[in-house]
Amino acid sequence: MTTNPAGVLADTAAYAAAVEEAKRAAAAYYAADESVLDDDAYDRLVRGIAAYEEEHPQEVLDASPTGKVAGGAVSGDVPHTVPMLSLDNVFSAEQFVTWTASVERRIGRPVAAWSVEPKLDGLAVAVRYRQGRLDRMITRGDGTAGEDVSHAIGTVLGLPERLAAPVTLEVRGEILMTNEQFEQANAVRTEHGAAPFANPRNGAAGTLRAKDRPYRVEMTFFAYGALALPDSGDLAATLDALPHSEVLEYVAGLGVHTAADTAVAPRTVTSVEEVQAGVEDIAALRASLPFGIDGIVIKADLAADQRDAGSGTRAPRWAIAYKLPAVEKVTRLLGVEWNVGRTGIIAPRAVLEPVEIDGSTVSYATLHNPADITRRDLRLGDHVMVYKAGDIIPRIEAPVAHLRTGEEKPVEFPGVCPQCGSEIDMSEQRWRCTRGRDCRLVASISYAAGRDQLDIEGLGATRVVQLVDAGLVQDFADLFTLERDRLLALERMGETSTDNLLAAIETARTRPLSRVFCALGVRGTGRSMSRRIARHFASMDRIVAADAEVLQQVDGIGKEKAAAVVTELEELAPLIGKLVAAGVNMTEPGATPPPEPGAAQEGGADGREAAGLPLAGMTVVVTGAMTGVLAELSRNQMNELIERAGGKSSSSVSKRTSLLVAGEKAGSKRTKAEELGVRIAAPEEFAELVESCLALDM
Ligand SMILES: NC(=O)c1ccc[n+]([C@@H]2O[C@H](COP(=O)([O-])OP(=O)(O)OC[C@H]3O[C@@H](n4cnc5c(N)ncnc54)[C@H](O)[C@@H]3O)[C@@H](O)[C@H]2O)c1
Ligand SMILES: [Zn+2]
Repeated sequence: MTTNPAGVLADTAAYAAAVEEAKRAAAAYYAADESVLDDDAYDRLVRGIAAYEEEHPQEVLDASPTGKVAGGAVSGDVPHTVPMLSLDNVFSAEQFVTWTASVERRIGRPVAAWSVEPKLDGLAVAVRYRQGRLDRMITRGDGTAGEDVSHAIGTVLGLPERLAAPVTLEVRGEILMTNEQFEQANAVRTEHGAAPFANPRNGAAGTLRAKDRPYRVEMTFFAYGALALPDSGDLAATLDALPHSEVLEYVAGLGVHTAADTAVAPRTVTSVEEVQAGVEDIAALRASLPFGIDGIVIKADLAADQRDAGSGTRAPRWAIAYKLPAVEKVTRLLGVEWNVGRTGIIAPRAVLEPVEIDGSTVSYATLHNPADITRRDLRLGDHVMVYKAGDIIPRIEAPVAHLRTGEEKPVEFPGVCPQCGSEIDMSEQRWRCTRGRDCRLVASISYAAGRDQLDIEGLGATRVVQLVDAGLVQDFADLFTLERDRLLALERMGETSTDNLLAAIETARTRPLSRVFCALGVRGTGRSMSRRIARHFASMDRIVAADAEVLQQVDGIGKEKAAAVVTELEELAPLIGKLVAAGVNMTEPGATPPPEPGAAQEGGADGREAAGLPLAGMTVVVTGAMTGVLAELSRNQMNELIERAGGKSSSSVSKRTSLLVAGEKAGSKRTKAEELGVRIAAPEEFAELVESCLALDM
């Protein structure tokens, strides 16, 4: 597991600056403000400070966070009967072994048993029960006194109003938000126009402190200890003598929630090896837990061992936190994407410089809504704190403002729906395309009618909107059954434009399969992939009949993509059926279908068909403006032509390029081809070469 080396502080000034920075970070952290450092960085800073103080004991500043609970950043006015301490940390198996040795040296015997339990990532509270009734809840504060947060009592699961027995005692434990409570809290908060919480710990801290909110947010309590109060009576002696593990059982028996009912229930073991195995088990389960943990706590289980080990000012000597890697990291905000959901909600998504967090690479994070970007004052190029834990969608906490260089750029907000071009309804926090659910429909029909797909002239976005609004089309197959009278009844549709549109649709009915397939908009199958699929299978029937394994025979389709395409095609079956019924062409001219399974044949589909074609085995790049018979062809149509002639189309010149078709104003590609000695042909020369394949076009 990780080691986390301390930064070395060079001199008094560096030491003072580090103390100042730690103080600021701790104040922000405990006051539920947004963090300015991630936990790894904070821990490194404090260890650097501690190392310096050890070397220079006479220079220790009063403001130093070392030896203090909560780094000295918080306080309170309700005294604790017994100090509520923090925990010391280890970051590796070696450090842990060193620590156990020091405990055993101190008590003069081996530790009899260890408790291994999750380090719950929330806030410590002390909860006082009097005669079995929930009386008071207090935060840890500075360890000697905390804040009264009894106002939050009704919102915390796991703390019954009444215990199973009329006893007086103090239960100590962690209040946190489970992942579900966290998502729920943020949904409620954004509905009320409040900023979403940055992470569950932050959410729990803010919620515990807040009074008089117009909404209720739920949290969960996990007990990890209990002690007697002055009027506990006989219970005091019992609690004093019980091993930690049995105290937890006792508390659970009274009805208070513990981690016993989770996948990481506390366990009691006797050897250091077993502790290590427990640490690894809990670490492995971390990502799948429904709540956050930031480490594993290991405690000497027996009361006698704890007593003999004793406590320091900041932490007990009989317990240690084995820290896990932080789930917050600083990275950079590279861009913001605007995605339109099924219901027309336009949601911003942050594009990040990929960062490793807790074993997975994070490249995107949620940004909730546009107001949130403004509220957080996020700018492109900013360093941002990113939080990712378990199944929580990665999220941006805040820009790290002191890392700004002045080069950061404002985030641009879309003026119209990025999917269909309609107006955006900005009246709510969450923006929505005014077309709502029809947005996707408009976008998909416009795409299908586009130049590189069915190429239906006269069917631009506005006209598509008109057809959708009039209820004439539910998908693009409906285009092929449009009735002249219904079209004429539409606004701005005269006889000429109606007939032109119908003629263009008629032409579209005969487009090659590659175009029709592309029009389906299957994710990951753009123009060139659609052509490859169409040429490989030659007919829609065969494409649809192909399973994931067969699909992988197509160049560029891997396992994952094959499976995704199969699934999407299943969903598209009704649409394909409608297209077939409407008489739309479903074959690829010039392509031969692959052999039936079982019939052995040499080579792949490409080799099979290409043999004898003018560009067989060639990789061809096109650049510059085409002239002559090729003048009217789009780049996509040029590529289609190359592939029909048995070649491979490519967009960049390399050593493997066989031919560059260079038209007018050819630039850098031509220069590169010359350098590499790649054969260059003018459009007219190329047209002659592929003459036999030209006729089939369009
Ligand atoms: N990012 C920042 O700017 C910043 C600033 C200050 C502190 N911090 C983080 O906070 C840590 C220090 O915080 P801390 O002093 O609150 O202590 P801590 O979180 O390191 O450990 C002590 C706390 O662990 C909790 N805990 C959870 N499960 C427990 C269990 N099973 N048994 C006992 N205790 C359990 C208790 O609340 C206890 O008070 C630092 O290591 C750092 O990571 C970060
Ligand atoms: Zn839209």
